[in-house]
Amino acid sequence: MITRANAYAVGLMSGTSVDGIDAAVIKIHAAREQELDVQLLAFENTPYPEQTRNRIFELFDPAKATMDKVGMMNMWLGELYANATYSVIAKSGLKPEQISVIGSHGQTIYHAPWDHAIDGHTVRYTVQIGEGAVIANRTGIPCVSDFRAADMAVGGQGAPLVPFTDYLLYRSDKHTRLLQNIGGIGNVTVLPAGASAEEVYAFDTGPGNMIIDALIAQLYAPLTMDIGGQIAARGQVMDELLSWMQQDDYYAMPLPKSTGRERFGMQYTEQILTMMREKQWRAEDVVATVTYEAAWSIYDSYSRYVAPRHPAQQLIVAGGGSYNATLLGYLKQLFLPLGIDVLTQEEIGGNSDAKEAIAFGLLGYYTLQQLPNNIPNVTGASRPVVMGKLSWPAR
Ligand SMILES: Nc1ncnc2c1ncn2[C@@H]1O[C@H](COP(=O)(O)OP(=O)(O)OP(=O)(O)O)[C@@H](O)[C@H]1O
Ligand SMILES: CC(=O)N[C@H]1[C@@H]2OC[C@@H](O2)[C@@H](O)[C@@H]1O[C@H](C)C(=O)O
Repeated sequence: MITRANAYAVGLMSGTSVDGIDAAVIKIHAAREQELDVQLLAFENTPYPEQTRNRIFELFDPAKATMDKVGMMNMWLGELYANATYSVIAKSGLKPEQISVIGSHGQTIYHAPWDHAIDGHTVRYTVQIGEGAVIANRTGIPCVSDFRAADMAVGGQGAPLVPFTDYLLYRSDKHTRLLQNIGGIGNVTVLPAGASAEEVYAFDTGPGNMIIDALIAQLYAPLTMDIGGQIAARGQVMDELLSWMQQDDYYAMPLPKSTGRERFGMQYTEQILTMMREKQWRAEDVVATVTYEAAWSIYDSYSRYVAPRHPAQQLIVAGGGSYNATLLGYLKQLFLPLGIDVLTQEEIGGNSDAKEAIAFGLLGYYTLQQLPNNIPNVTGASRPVVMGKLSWPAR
């Protein structure tokens, strides 16, 4: 735990939606032990250039992700992340030399947290790119990157990592809170009332916007997302498609668990599109059903893994999915009868877009201080570790 601090950090997040770079400048203030105050000074989202976005999508297919392409993109993303850092620091009114550290998540191109057999042994792996050495040398600021590998090295899933900062920033003595992120993938942090860090648990709930976005790109190009959930609002949820989706074996998998594009990516969406063509379903009904599924997977996760142990009072939603009014409506429909308030980050004075970038700024600061920043109970790691690799700028 940080005992005394007054520092600035930059957090960079590029999520599974591949919509670009979220950059935050934060002020970290720790007056006393256990009392951490983090203030957001500036936030900026820089969309990836279209060509870059398309190239990243190519890398999700291991057959196309050749060494040269991955190597080149690793360095190029480093350049883009450094530009985003400069820009957000300028917006904050600070100077780069005032920033202690950059915490950069990078872009996940492959996440395989299950055991893979190799030469009589097993390994797990995850690949995040966006070279920290480039970021550090362009900006002159130490940069922590590649956070997930250390947790995997001690047997963890390497995800989710944000629960560590959720615990620091959102725990309550009175309420049991569910901190739900709806990005490409959905993930929840459960903060039981008055819990210690060891009692926090978290996991990926299933697909968030990933399938919605993929369907919209196929059916409503040039749109890339269902803005405000307007298309879903015009459709009807279809039982046949819904029950097909609900049968995916991810939902019943035991904790800890995490997932990604390897399960809910393009191949999955292609299966839905094939059924749609064969059965002549209406596009808006398919979008409505997939949107409902995102809400249902959150509700199902809560009912299966959380409610029996920790009945909650609040579901606080963040991530781009919180701007989808139809999705939020479905969540309210499912959670309000359980006596659980559904709130957005904005409604509690936060920022849905900035939350993960803030988290990686803070995680980076812990790494710089050589303080452990994973939660073994969340990731399944055998012990706490200091995550991330630190790149130093030339003096
Ligand atoms: N105004 C909006 N209306 C509807 N959906 C939106 C809106 N804004 C963002 N989204 C959705 O949110 C997605 C981006 O969310 P976010 O940036 O939280 O995801 P991410 O960080 O890339 O993913 P992850 O958290 O899984 O790594 C977009 O791809 C889109 O589907
Ligand atoms: C491997 C990877 O990039 N996982 C992401 C993804 O997006 C949401 C969910 O799946 C979560 O597990 C994680 O990100 C957040 C930032 C986390 O680690 O907490």
